[in-house]
Amino acid sequence: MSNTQHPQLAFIGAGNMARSIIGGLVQEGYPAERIRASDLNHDALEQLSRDFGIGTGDNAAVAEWAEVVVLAVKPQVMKTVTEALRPSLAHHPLLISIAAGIDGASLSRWLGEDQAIVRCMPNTPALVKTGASGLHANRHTSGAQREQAEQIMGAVGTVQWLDDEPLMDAVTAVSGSGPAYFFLVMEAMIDAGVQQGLTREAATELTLQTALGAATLARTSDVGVDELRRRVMSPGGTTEAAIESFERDGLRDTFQRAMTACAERSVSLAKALGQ
Ligand SMILES: NC(=O)C1=CN([C@@H]2O[C@H](COP(=O)(O)OP(=O)(O)OC[C@H]3O[C@@H](n4cnc5c(N)ncnc54)[C@H](OP(=O)(O)O)[C@@H]3O)[C@@H](O)[C@H]2O)C=CC1
Ligand SMILES: O=C(O)[C@@H]1CCC=N1
Repeated sequence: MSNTQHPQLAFIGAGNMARSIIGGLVQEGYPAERIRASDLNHDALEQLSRDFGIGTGDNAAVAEWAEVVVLAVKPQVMKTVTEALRPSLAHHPLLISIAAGIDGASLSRWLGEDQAIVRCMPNTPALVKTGASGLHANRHTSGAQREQAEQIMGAVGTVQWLDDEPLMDAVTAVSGSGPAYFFLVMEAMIDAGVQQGLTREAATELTLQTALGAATLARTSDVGVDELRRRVMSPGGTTEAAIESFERDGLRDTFQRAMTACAERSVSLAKALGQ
C-alpha cells in the first residue's frame, strides 16, 4: 500500500551504515512494518529485525516489495549485487546508493539506463538522528522521488543536494568519513588525559562531554568556529600553549593530507572496480 510520507523501504545489505539509518528512522517514527532488509549474514539480519521490528527477506524479495531501495553493500560487491537485482526492479522503485565512490553512470549500466538513482553519502550519526548526507540525483529521478530521498535521509539528519556529482568524493572526505576523525581525536585526548594522571573513566567522561559541548555550541552559536576557538584562548594562557603546539606540528596540513587521501581513495575505489 502506497504512503507518500513513508514509502515501502528496502535495504540491500544490512551492515553498519544500514543499521544506523534504520535505527534513526524507526526512532523518528518511520513505521517498522514499512522497512525490510536483506543481508547474507543471516544472524546479523535477524538481530537487526529483533532490534527495530523491521521485516526481512532475500535481496530479490525485498526489492520487489519496495518503493524505495537503498543499496547498502560494500562498493566491492555493488556490481554483482545490482546486476543480480535488475529483474526485481521492473516496477521502477527509486534506488538510493550509499556506496562510496561508485558513480551514477556505473550504477545506471548495472541497474538499467532509465532507473531513477540517487547517490547518497550518509554517516553513522544517523543512528542518533544527527547524521549529515550529501545527495545527487540522476536525470531520471522525478521531483517526487527527490522529495522521497530527502524525507528519508532528512529524518535522520541534515541533507545537502549536490548538482555536481564528483563533489560526492569531497562529501565523503568531510562527513561520510568525518565521524571517524572526531572519534580518533577523542581517543587521543582520552589517552593524553590518562597519561597526565586522570583515570580512563574520568578522561573519557570529560572528553566526550567536551566534544558534545563544543559541537552543540558551534551548532547554536551565531559566530563561526574560528571565533569560538579564540574565545577559549586567553592571551598568554593555557589554550594558546596547546593551539600553538598543534599549529607548529602542522595539524591543518595533516587534515588537508588526510582528507585528500580519503577523496582520492573514493576515486580510486571506483577505478579499481573497472567503472
Ligand atoms: N560505515 C560508514 O560509516 C559508511 C558507509 N557507507 C557505505 O555504505 C556501504 C555499506 O558500508 P558498511 O555498512 O560500513 O558495510 P558493512 O560491511 O557493515 O555492511 C554491508 C553488509 O552487506 C552484506 N552483504 C555482502 N554481500 C551481500 C549480498 N550479495 N547481498 C546482501 N548483502 C550483502 C555484508 O555481509 P558480510 O559481512 O557477510 O559480507 C554486510 O553485512 C558501503 O558501500 C560504504 O561505502 C557510506 C557512508 C558511511
Ligand atoms: O570507509 C569507508 O569506505 C566508508 C565510506 C564513508 C565512511 N565509511
